[in-house]
Amino acid sequence: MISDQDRIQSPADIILRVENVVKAYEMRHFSFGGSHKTSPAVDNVTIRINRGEAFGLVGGSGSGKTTLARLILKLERFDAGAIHFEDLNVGKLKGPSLKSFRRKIQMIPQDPYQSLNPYFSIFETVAEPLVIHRIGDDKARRRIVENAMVLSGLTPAADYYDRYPHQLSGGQRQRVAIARAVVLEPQFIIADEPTSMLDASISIAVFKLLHTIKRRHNVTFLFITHDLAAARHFCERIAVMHRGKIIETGATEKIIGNPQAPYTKALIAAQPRFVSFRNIGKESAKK
Ligand SMILES: Nc1ncnc2c1ncn2[C@@H]1O[C@H](COP(=O)(O)OP(=O)(O)OP(=O)(O)O)[C@@H](O)[C@H]1O
Repeated sequence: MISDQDRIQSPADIILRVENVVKAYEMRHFSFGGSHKTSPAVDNVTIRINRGEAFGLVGGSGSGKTTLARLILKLERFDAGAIHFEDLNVGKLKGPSLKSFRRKIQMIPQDPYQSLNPYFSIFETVAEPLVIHRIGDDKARRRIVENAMVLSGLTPAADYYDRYPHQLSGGQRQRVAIARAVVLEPQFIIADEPTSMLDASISIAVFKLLHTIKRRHNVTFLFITHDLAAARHFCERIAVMHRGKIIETGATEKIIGNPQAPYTKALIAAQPRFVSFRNIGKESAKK
């Protein structure tokens, strides 16, 4: 159930609006017993993401990318600004409306080694969101889990059900994390450096999978990366983030072909792998 104050008017083609959002962390000084706010991790950030697109958030370590993702997911509170997902005012969501928001937006985490509960079997891992959201009976859950696992390239799904994360490779674990993210059929997925812990050939397979999910299910992606080559291959538009601020936003090819900010120019100059991912999207589109 969504209350009136959670609703705003939004154009149908924009799924997410982040407006002038600020987040600074509190630093405690145990020796003095006091605290102070650090300079903002997210500093007056505004981005708009269109329905069905892959939008890249590109920046170096510590630029504020993960913090922004956590604010969008309402895992943390922001200090100022506003975030709207469709017609929902994310900052004001609570109770049932927060729960319903959490069905629509999912995250694929960075580290497939740490993100899965070692005590949950693969079936339990992928089924857990269905249990939390009380979707389906046992039989229906088996069917939904199987579909999510097949979509994520874990076939035959039944071969994986009773295994545990430590019995899988890094690439298989990341597929489990992806199956878990898609099992609720979200409209929006935040993928936070989903391939940074994987070797190149497995990364390419995971990118193909993300392409397939985007194309077949019209899922909108916020793709977080420090790797411009990966963003170039996957994202229609990108925002470059540096020290908490968005310093450049636009069509990916336009920014890479004609960067304006010195930081973007330096990021491009530092990329060794601009060629390797180039044709993946085209290849997977043919399949
Ligand atoms: N819980 C926290 N408490 C205090 N400071 C934090 C916290 N989380 C992040 N920060 C700080 O906020 C800044 C942005 O961090 P964030 O993790 O968002 O960057 P990032 O761009 O995702 O980096 P990386 O690519 O290395 O993951 C950093 O200076 C970081 O130290």
